Amino acid sequence: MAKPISIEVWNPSGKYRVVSTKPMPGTRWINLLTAQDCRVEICTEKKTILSVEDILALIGDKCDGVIGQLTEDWGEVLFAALKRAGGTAFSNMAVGYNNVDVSAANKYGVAVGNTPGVLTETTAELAAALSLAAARRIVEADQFMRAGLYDGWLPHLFVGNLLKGQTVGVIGAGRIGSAYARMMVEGFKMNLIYYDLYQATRLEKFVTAYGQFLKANGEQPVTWKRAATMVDVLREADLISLHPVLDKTTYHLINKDSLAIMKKEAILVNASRGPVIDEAALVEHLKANPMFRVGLDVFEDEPYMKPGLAELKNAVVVPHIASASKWTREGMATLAALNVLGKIKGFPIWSDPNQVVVFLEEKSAPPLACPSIVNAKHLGLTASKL
Ligand SMILES: NC(=O)c1ccc[n+]([C@@H]2O[C@H](COP(=O)([O-])OP(=O)(O)OC[C@H]3O[C@@H](n4cnc5c(N)ncnc54)[C@H](O)[C@@H]3O)[C@@H](O)[C@H]2O)c1
Ligand SMILES: O=C(O)[C@H](O)CO
Repeated sequence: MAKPISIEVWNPSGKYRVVSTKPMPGTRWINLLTAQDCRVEICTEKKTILSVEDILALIGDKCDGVIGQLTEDWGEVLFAALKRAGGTAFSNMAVGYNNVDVSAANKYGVAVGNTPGVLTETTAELAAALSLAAARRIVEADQFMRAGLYDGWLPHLFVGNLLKGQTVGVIGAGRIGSAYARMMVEGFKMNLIYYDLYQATRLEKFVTAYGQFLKANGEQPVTWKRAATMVDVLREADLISLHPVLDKTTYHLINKDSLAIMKKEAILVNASRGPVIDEAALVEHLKANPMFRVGLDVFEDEPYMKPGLAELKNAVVVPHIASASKWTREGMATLAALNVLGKIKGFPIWSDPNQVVVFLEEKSAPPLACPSIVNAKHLGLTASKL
């Protein structure tokens, strides 16, 4: 039996019991739930990652829905418990849901929500920040200054890579990958090569149009190429950013062999999921190739880094903060809450999970719909005509 867990309660007399496994940014999400007769219970336990036992204790005997986090293991045990407690709704406060066993949720008839769109630009911006930090050795240079080692300008001091005119490679050109590609092409006039299972038509049109604009202004036009295989991206790109979902097709996509194909002075950025890279192989590659640099937001065994990574000067590492802007994090909380609320209330599923901004307008009531339920089809939930 797990020990009692500390919780904060809002609207104690609410009819529907909704649990959030963590305090989330902003208050709009709480207000939206309490206004619709929900009793909201927020776990305030001072423990970063809750165990399955902790969450079982939170679900208890009666629970209509849960808002959870990407650090939690949502599988058979929790979905069975939620069903026993009368629950029908779960939402990750994240777009990625590789921590969720969707087949188990299907088995117990639980809707699984996620939070797409609201974090696209914020995450792409962090990937761009890591790209620049790695290319221009910002962290190394900052540490050098703070250590009092700067004793005057030198021709060789912290020489890095120029991005303009080089090739940016994007693996996984979905929402975030495409937004990142646009930033690097437009901002730094890089040429694009991408690999995805699907064609990124809008991205291609954007780069074509921008290339024409540059040409019309007497500048070197940017170009794009859709690679037939990931190997083409690894071989050709000077900077590669990873943005695919994590599943069995992308686990250790970047490994000893793929690293060996990349240019010796290439830059690799990962703001997708840690296990997309074989991190132990990456550490070896970084040690053997000091001019190869990485920018990492995510790690294979979070919160840990593989031995040796922390000591390497050619690695920039940050703690899974890619979606951490105020607007985005408050929006993620709102979307997660509305997914759970919508399922409890029997609202339809929003017709386009890529167009969710209408749910985030502070001044107007959100549509009466679930913004994004990944197993809607399987559960036979109807789509909104709104
Ligand atoms: N670091 C962070 O804080 C952070 C923030 C947001 C999202 N993410 C991660 O980024 C991922 C992408 O988010 P998104 O909103 O862009 O999702 P998305 O679904 O729009 O894009 C994912 C893309 O990956 C492609 N893909 C799938 N399998 C592939 C494969 N084997 N090879 C190449 N491409 C493949 C898909 O076709 C799709 O275009 C999320 O699933 C999440 O894991 C991380
Ligand atoms: O998948 C996600 O949404 C991120 O990892 C956290 O924002």
